[in-house]
Amino acid sequence: MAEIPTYTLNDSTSIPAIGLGTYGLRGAAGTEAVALAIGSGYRLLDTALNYENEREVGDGIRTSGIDRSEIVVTSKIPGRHHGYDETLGSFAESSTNLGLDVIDLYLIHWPLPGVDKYVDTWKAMIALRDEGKVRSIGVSNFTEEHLERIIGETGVAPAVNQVELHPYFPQATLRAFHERHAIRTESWSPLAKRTELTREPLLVAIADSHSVTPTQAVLRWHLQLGSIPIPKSADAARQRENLDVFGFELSDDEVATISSLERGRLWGGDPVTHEEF
Ligand SMILES: NC(=O)C1=CN([C@@H]2O[C@H](COP(=O)(O)OP(=O)(O)OC[C@H]3O[C@@H](n4cnc5c(N)ncnc54)[C@H](OP(=O)(O)O)[C@@H]3O)[C@@H](O)[C@H]2O)C=CC1
Ligand SMILES: O=C(O)C(=O)[C@@H](O)[C@H](O)C(=O)CO
Repeated sequence: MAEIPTYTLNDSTSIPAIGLGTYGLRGAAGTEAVALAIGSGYRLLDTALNYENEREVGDGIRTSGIDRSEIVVTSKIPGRHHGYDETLGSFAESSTNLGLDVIDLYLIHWPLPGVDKYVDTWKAMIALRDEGKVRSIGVSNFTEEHLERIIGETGVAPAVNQVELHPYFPQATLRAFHERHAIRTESWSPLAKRTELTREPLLVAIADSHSVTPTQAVLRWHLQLGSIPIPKSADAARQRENLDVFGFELSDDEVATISSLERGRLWGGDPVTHEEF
């Protein structure tokens, strides 16, 4: 099993370069899928209170036979829990669901600027980190404006911003902002939810030239951008395929060619207007 490289975040903690998305992994099959992924080498898991599968993720860790300390568990606070006290309560709920005292990476799921409580939410996240209940704090779906505001009002930059990112939406400007502020980018829906992306002829040609699958070429593209992809798969063979991306390298031209598939945000989840409660 290949060793997964890690990044050091801006708070000095370590995070694997690729992880498992778990949206939709529920029930006994969900627990089994999480345990199988850990058995195949995944050490970064992504869930959220709103996925209603934190219990399955915790159970998957416990049945995997791998020490909990080796796994970076991510969860996220939903919009209905924005606000200082609500955030502390939401953490307690997620911690109970997961059966874990400490959450390794805790994110604000969406900024909900219309509600305008994300700064207070961020302050509570800082308190949770300072109390040792959370190892790293970050955000998801934040724009430059939202990031500038929380950094300006608290002096604390998120360790991670998890955003929609795939070859149809490479987010070059936001990634450059992240780099300037030592924020690690994470890619959600890194395979563009397996739409027509992996049938794109130019991607298929690049994959063929490396004797890998189009999915593997896409995941390698994320790695070479320095963004952490969290592909979801319920299937053990596909989970392994998605992790087997460290034995080849794309040229700069190939990275640029894949990025040229850009067409914009795909599912209408504009952080400025999207309300997720
Ligand atoms: N912060 C946020 O707002 C958001 C976060 N997320 C996170 O990102 C994760 C990943 O995004 P998601 O939307 O699930 O989409 P992905 O881009 O990860 O695509 C998942 C789809 O691809 C299929 N798939 C995975 N690997 C392969 C493969 N090797 N070959 C063929 N098909 C494959 C899966 O099917 P199968 O399971 O059958 O293999 C599934 O249908 C989520 O699970 C969630 O954790 C997602 C959306 C928003
Ligand atoms: O994080 C996810 O997987 C999502 O789908 C989010 O967009 C969020 O849970 C949501 O808005 C659901 O409608």
